[in-house]
Amino acid sequence: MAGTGLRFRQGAIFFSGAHAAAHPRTRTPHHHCSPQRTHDARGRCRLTAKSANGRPQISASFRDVAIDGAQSEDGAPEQGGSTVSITVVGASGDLAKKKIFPALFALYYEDCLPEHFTVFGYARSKMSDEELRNMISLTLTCRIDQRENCSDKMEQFLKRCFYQSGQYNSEEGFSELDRKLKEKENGYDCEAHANTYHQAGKVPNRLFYLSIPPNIFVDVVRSASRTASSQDGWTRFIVEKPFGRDSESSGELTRNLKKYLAEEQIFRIDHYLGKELVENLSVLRFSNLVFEPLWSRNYIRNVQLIFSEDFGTEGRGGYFDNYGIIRDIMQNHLLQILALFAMETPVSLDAEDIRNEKVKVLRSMRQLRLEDVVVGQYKGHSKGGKTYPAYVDDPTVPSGSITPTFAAAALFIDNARWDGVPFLMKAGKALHTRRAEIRVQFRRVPGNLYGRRRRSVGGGGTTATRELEKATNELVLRVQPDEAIYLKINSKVPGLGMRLDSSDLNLLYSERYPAEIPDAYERLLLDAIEGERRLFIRSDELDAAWAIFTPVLADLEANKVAPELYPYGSRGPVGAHYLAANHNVRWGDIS
Ligand SMILES: NC(=O)C1=CN([C@@H]2O[C@H](COP(=O)(O)OP(=O)(O)OC[C@H]3O[C@@H](n4cnc5c(N)ncnc54)[C@H](OP(=O)(O)O)[C@@H]3O)[C@@H](O)[C@H]2O)C=CC1
Ligand SMILES: O=C1O[C@H](COP(=O)(O)O)[C@@H](O)[C@H](O)[C@H]1O
Repeated sequence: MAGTGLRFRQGAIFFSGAHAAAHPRTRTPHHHCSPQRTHDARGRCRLTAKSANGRPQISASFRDVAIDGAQSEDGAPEQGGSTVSITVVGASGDLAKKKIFPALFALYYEDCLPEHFTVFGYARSKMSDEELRNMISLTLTCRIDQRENCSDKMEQFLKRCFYQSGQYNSEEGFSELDRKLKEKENGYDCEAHANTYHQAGKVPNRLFYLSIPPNIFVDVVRSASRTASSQDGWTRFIVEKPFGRDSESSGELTRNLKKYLAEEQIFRIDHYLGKELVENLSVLRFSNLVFEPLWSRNYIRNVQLIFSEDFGTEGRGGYFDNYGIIRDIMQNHLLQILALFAMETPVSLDAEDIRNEKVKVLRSMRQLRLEDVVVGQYKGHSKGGKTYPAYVDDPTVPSGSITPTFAAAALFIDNARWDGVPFLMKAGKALHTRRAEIRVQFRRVPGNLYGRRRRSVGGGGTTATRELEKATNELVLRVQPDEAIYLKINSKVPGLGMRLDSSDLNLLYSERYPAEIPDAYERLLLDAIEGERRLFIRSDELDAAWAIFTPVLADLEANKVAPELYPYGSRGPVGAHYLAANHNVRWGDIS
């Protein structure tokens, strides 16, 4: 296949833990050309080896699983009658190439897609099927630990990819897509067996991924739902952010989408919810007795949600300038993490139970005030003979733009658990590092036994203990890069003296789980295919999220608040430190 380059990436395949094993799922029946695919207790796919009697055995790759002892289902290949077509609308775009097609291939490679699946690209650009395949092939990668048959798998996958060009508001375009989808749904060339399956009678299911600018979401939904919906199966739409610019526009978007779709058909994606560490947040809280009793204002002094990127808007300035960092990162990614962090224990792990708890937290939050926000924008900078551009140097950004590329904010949850605890957020582009993390700073130890001035054997002890007086325990969940959960504790330095040291109890994923961590888009695409809504945003959650940020966004714009400039590659504006200090907090990523 032209352009099919083999590339490998670091990492591992799906694994399942107690949380996953316990999670009840509604599943779409799957078929597969190969009879060697089963599902774990959560419905996740995995490869199995066949035993002598032809029944699948648990695969070696699954050995880490199931601390609760959950075993696989019987494993006989599932029978059922459905096909799934996944149409990526905006297939020529950045996100489609960078994330969506590679995630679909990874799912295919892992045997996670239903047997009878087809992938379509739809966009205005003129392209043949072959050209789409060539384009996609440039960004497909294989897992580093599973390179066998990778190029074969790529070829098989690409043969299942097709393209339809059309306008986004054109019913003709989507009717033509519908015609081609039916063709594939009614007769399927199963590459694995070089065989033709006739699928008449199979239920056709359709998933549309709207990977397009938000101003055309409704056009696409109108045209596609009218002319390319499945007649007998389900039709679902994954909608990319941004979901509006404020409460009003978000409400309008939801109302318009709901003219054509039921809420159950709308999958509002926030890819941070698909990240491994964010998934693990609830497991950490609700399946470890040691944490949950501490999870309140009684023990937690503040919580910090930090996002930074070491690159600027580079090519996305046109989109970004209309939104800014608060809408791009805080109102969705960081707020979603906050909601999962702070919610009460859900009744069950069902999507509605979890989302109900998230909504309650969001609705308990205070509206953000202007005095609790600091905004910044990166400026040009030269270092080591290299010049880094200012945000306003981006040709797609209007000159004189005051759109923030950095923001810090102090948020509060007015409920019994979190009363008075500052939740600090910080997000910025063109900073010194790429990182996303949650930092939980605990209260100081009462009584201060080791902080008292005392004679120490071996010397030096007094100074060290005074330093530690300031330190508190800190729990850090590093979402990316180098996923890790670590707890900063005070411990005694070995020796005859009594010197204390702050050190880490560290769960570094790359050491504990050497296999590659799936990309967030893989998890979310699979969930959408399976009808699992837990990691997608419900409309009342969205309303509650916008209610927190809309007033301050309006104030920033009405008052034309000038952002504090910070050099590209720096740690951001100093204003962020003053904001934290106002709330008696020190940023954990700085100290
Ligand atoms: N890129 C990213 O990293 C991320 C993107 N997103 C969101 O995903 C969606 C897609 O993002 P991305 O791929 O970057 O977007 P692009 O700007 O690359 O647009 C996707 C496709 O939409 C079509 N298009 C672009 N502009 C217009 C326009 N003004 N009118 C009509 N069609 C247009 C183009 O296809 P053609 O001309 O062929 O029709 C283009 O290839 C957006 O909603 C974005 O906010 C979310 C998270 C991250
Ligand atoms: O949604 C977005 O996320 C990306 C960052 O995603 P990550 O998974 O690479 O951390 C950000 O660059 C982009 O501006 C924003 O729209």
